[in-house]
Amino acid sequence: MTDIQLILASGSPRRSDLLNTMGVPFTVHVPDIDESRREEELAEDYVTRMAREKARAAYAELDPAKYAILAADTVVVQGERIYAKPRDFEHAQQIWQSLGAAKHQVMTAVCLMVHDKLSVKLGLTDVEFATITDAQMHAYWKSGEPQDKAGAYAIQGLASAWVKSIQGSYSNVVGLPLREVNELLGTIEMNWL
Ligand SMILES: Cc1cn([C@H]2C[C@H](O)[C@@H](COP(=O)(O)OP(=O)(O)OP(=O)(O)O)O2)c(=O)[nH]c1=O
Repeated sequence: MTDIQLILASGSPRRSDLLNTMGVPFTVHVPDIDESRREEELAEDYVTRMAREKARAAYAELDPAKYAILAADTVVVQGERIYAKPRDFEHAQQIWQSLGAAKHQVMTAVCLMVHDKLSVKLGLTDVEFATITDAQMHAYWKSGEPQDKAGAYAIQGLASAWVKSIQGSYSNVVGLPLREVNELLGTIEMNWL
């Protein structure tokens, strides 16, 4: 598989940064897909479907013989509730009210597509937050950080101050589970370790 080039099918700068740490060369191609969740769709099914659709959309726009395509999708899960990016401040406030002083799970599906074949892996991380006050919610929204993040927070940013505990992969929370990515890249001999 030496002639094949890696494409990251993602507009997320966090995913680019994380993939860079793997030491594998890649270029970015951002696919355009409908990210709406189907009624009753379970979190695992939803993130997996999104990661697959992002990979397929990039595949359809590129020369598939030349590229391996990596795509991912992240949501925050708390019981039956699934949080993607917040629509507005009120929505973010609802999310923070339920995440504050409680535990949730961050789920990222990562998909590698090579020559028509799709492989998917799922990363799961348990996170516990401290209490989030009203004043903190207003200040956090104003910072501009939560707007484009699943669950309306960034663990790599200001929201790190809310983290009481984290169990599992940190990179998975930021948007790309690197152990799983390394395993997928290993199947095409593109892994470093
Ligand atoms: C929970 C959490 C999410 N995020 C980010 C990762 C993702 O960029 C984003 C979740 O939205 P996604 O829809 O998974 O990704 P995206 O729209 O940003 O990028 P693309 O679909 O083009 O790949 O939230 C953080 O940066 N830090 C965090 O702590």
